[in-house]
Amino acid sequence: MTNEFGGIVVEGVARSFGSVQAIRDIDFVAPPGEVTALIGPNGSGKTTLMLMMASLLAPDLGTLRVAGFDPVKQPAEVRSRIGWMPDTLGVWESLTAFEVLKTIGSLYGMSAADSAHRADELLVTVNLTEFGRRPARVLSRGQQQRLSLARALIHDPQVLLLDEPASGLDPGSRVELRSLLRSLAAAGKTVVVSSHVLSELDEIADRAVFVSRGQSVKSQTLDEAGSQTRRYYIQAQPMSALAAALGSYGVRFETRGDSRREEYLVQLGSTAEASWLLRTLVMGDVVVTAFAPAGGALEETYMSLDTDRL
Ligand SMILES: Nc1ncnc2c1ncn2[C@@H]1O[C@H](COP(=O)(O)OP(=O)(O)OP(=O)(O)O)[C@@H](O)[C@H]1O
Repeated sequence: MTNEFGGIVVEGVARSFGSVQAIRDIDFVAPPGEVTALIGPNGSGKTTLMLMMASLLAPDLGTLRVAGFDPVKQPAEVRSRIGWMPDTLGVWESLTAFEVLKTIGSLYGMSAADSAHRADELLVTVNLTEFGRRPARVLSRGQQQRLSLARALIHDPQVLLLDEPASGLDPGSRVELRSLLRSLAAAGKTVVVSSHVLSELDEIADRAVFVSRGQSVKSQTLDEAGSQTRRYYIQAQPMSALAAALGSYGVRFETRGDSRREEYLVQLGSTAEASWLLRTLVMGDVVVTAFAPAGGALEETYMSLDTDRL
C-alpha cells in the first residue's frame, strides 16, 4: 500500500483482545487539510483504532499508513509526526501546566528556550495562561483537556489524533476548539477526531467515518451528508391549518411532542425541497412558527444506519 499524500490510510485492519474482537474490519482515508470524524457508539472500537494509528498498539491484520509511514514498522517516524490527545490525560502531580508543556517539548528534542517559548505560545492558544503556573493536578477537567490538546500540539505535528477532545469542555471552549481544529486543517494538517456527540461534529468535520462493532460501515463527506434526505420539524398556528395544507400537497408527516409543544416531522429530499415547502406554506397563509432540520446532517446518517446505536 502506498500513501503519497501524507494523510492516513487504513485498510482491512482487525484487532482482538483475547476473545474480544475490538476491531473486525476497518477501512478509511483521512486526507491532509481536512478534519475526519470517527463516529460510533461506546465500545465500537474508536479508541483501539486511534491507538493503532498512534503506533501504540499493533493490528492483528491489515495495514495502516500515517503521514506515509507504517506505525508497526516505523513507529519512530510516525510518533515524531503525530500529536496524540488521549481520552483521559495522566498528569504529573507536581508540575505546572507550563512545566508539563516545556518537558514534553524537550522530549521532542527542543532546546530549553524553544520549549519554554512554545509552551507559553500554546497556553495562549488553549486559553490557559492564567493557570499556566499552577500545578496541573489542580486544573478542572475541561482545563486538563485543554492542556492535553496543547501537549498534542507542542511539536507542530503533521497529523493530529484526538480522542473525544470536546468532552468536559464548556460551550465557549468548544467553540474555541472548533475554530482551532478548523485552522489546523486549513494549515494542511490531517486531523482525526473521535466522538459520539454528533451535533458538534457537523460544525468541525469535513468527512465522517461511521464505525459499528469494530467495522467501518459508512464513509461520507459533510457535503454528502448535508444533501441527503433529512427530517424537518414544522410548527404553525394553528397546527390544524398546517395539517390540512400538508395533506393537500401530499406531504406525509408524523406528529411529535405533546399538547404543550406539538410539531410535525416531514422527510424532505433536499434543501431545495425544504425551501419549496416553506415558501408554499407561507404563501398558502399557514402561520409557520418553526421550520428547521430535526437533527444535524451526521445525526441523520447515524440514525439511518442499520447498526446498534447509543
Ligand atoms: N485492552 C483491552 N482488553 C480487552 N478488551 C478491550 C481492550 N481495549 C478495548 N477492549 C474492548 O474492545 C472494544 C472496543 O473498545 P474501544 O475502547 O476501542 O471503544 P470506543 O469506540 O473507543 O468506545 P467509547 O466510545 O466508549 O470510548 C470494547 O468492547 C472494549 O471492551
